[in-house]
Order: sequence, then C-alpha cells, then structure tokens
Amino acid sequence: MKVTVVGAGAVGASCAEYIAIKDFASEVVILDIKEGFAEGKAMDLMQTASLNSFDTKITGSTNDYSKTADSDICVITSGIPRKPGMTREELIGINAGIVKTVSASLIAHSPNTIIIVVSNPMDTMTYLVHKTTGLPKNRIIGMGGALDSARFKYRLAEALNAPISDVDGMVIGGHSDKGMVPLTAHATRNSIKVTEFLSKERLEQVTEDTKVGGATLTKLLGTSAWYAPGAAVSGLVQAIACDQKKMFPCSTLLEGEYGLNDLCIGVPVILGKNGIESIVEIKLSDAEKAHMQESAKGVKATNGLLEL
Ligand SMILES: NC(=O)C1=CN([C@@H]2O[C@H](COP(=O)(O)OP(=O)(O)OC[C@H]3O[C@@H](n4cnc5c(N)ncnc54)[C@H](O)[C@@H]3O)[C@@H](O)[C@H]2O)C=CC1
Ligand SMILES: O=C([O-])CC(=O)C(=O)O
Repeated sequence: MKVTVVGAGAVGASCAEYIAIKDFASEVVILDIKEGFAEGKAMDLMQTASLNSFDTKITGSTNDYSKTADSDICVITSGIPRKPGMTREELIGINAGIVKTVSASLIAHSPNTIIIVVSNPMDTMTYLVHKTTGLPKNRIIGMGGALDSARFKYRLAEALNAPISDVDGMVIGGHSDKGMVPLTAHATRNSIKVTEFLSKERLEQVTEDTKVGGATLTKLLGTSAWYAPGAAVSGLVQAIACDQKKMFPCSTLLEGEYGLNDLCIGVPVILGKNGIESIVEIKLSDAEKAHMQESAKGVKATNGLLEL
C-alpha cells in the first residue's frame, strides 16, 4: 500500500506521521514544492521509526511526481492555511490553482489512485477535482466531517463532563464556520441520546463551539490546526487501505441524495478499498434538512467563484 501526501507542511507532516505510527502502509511519499522540505520532514519522521515502532518507509520529494508513481491513495494538503480573522473561503484564489495542478500531476503518475482532498475551502476544492480530473466519484473524497465530528465529540464530552470514549456524534454539511450541521439529536452517550442529559441551550453552545472549531484554533495558533486534521486524514486512509467499510462523514459529489445535486458536501459514507463505497442516507428532521439546504447554498456560492 503506497500513500502519497502532497504538502509537507503542518497538516501533511502530521498526516504522514499518524499513517506511519498506525503501521498499515508499506510506503508514504511526502511531496512539496519547497526545495528539500519534504525530504527533511521524511528523514525526521523516519528517525522516529525505531522509537515509535513502525516499519512504514517514508521518503520525501521536491516536486518530482515520478516518486509518487502507482500510489494507491493520494492526499492533497498543499496550499495556504488561513490566518486569524479569515474564512476558509478566502483561500480559494491561491488554493484552486494549486489543487488543480497537483491533482493532474498525481493522476498522470497514478491513474488508479483514490484522492483525498484536504486543502481549503475543502468542499469546493473537492468539487474542483471532480470537474477537472474526470475521476469516478468514488475515488474523490473530501476530508472535513471526520475532523468536525471529532471536535463535536470533544465539545459534547466537555458539556457532559464525560470521557470522549463515552460519546458518539456526527457533523454533516459544508466544512465552513457557518455550514456545519452537528447532528445533536442523534448524538449519544453510551447509546443514550445526549438530549436526555443536556439542555437545549447547552446543546446550542456545543453546536456553536463545534462550528467555529477551526477558527478558534486559528486564533490561538496564528495559523490553522494540524494534529486533529492529520489524525482525521489518517483515519480515512486506513479505512480505505484496510478495506474497513467504516462510516465517516466525507465530502462527496451528490446526485440527488439529501435532495442535493451538483456539489460536494459532507454526508455519511462507507469507506473501503474502492474509496467511497456508498453514500448513507439518514432521515433528517425538518430543521436538519433546512440547515443542510442552507449549507449547500453556501458551498454552491463558493463553487461559483471557480473558473471552470
Ligand atoms: N479539510 C480540513 O479539515 C483541513 C484543511 N486544512 C487546509 O490544509 C491546507 C494546508 O494547511 P497547513 O498544512 O497548515 O499549511 P502549511 O503552510 O503548513 O503547508 C502547506 C504546504 O503546501 C506546500 N505547497 C504549496 N504549493 C504547493 C504545490 N503546488 N505543490 C506542492 N506543495 C505545495 C507548501 O510549500 C507548504 O509546505 C490549507 O489549505 C488548510 O486550510 C487544514 C486543516 C484542516
Ligand atoms: O480552520 C481552518 O482553516 C483549517 C480547517 O479546515 C480546520 O481546522 O477545520
């Protein structure tokens, strides 16, 4: 199993590290445009192999895509992150060009690959990969919901004063400050709905804190987060590499599901060796449906800025 990670920055390196530590891939190639940067990150990570007990071989490449040839899975993290006060959507001007070039170069060397898009604005970058590469939809996956759900569980555990392992919950919708749809009515603590334990007001606070999770960290860090994003990507990569048939909310092209068409947005999917093996349609309340429609409107507005 060969995995390429484009972008050796904060998220790319974190993602490569988590993939290596989980020890399911034979090879991880990190590629960056900055001279020597990916090689340096790869060497530093390889020097953790004996300490962290993994056998995954990590190599780096300065923009040489021949090194990525025949990758089973490619992760795109290249592009600029936001700074405090910015939205993810403001990154489109620079990141669209990068994602378009990078995805074409990856496919030229790995025509059968599955692509995981991380660069922001992620739902629109995932749509761009659809529009420009012609890959089948099961092989283009946007990562956002897995991270947003992890943040949702963190906030739920905080509100419940419970360990995170007691809590389950999912966030669907667009990966944006306003577009996320945390499914509070479906969230549970040990199979009991959290609505049994938390007031409507406290759950509204959990929802709000979840939606601005990325912005909160960006304000604290001066740039956007990387540990949880890297871990979330590694979870998707592992589900595909190990054919786990796990359910994650991922950004995928919708063709009528959830009453939506011609956009990529976060919905629950099953991940296995073919990438997105199916889209799971769950019953939403009228309020949740309305939030999804509103979220889709936002994603479509950003898609409208693409020069296709
Ligand atoms: N979807 C999600 O949930 C998340 C998305 N992100 C996004 O991921 C992206 C990366 O974030 P960070 O790693 O923090 O940024 P970073 O600045 O630390 O790393 C980005 C790397 O991309 C490289 N790069 C730029 N153009 C390139 C090209 N054409 N080819 C190859 N490499 C290129 C840069 O040299 C840099 O090393 C940002 O767009 C950020 O908004 C970040 C966290 C979560
Ligand atoms: O907040 C950002 O810009 C990066 C990101 O997507 C996240 O951490 O959720």
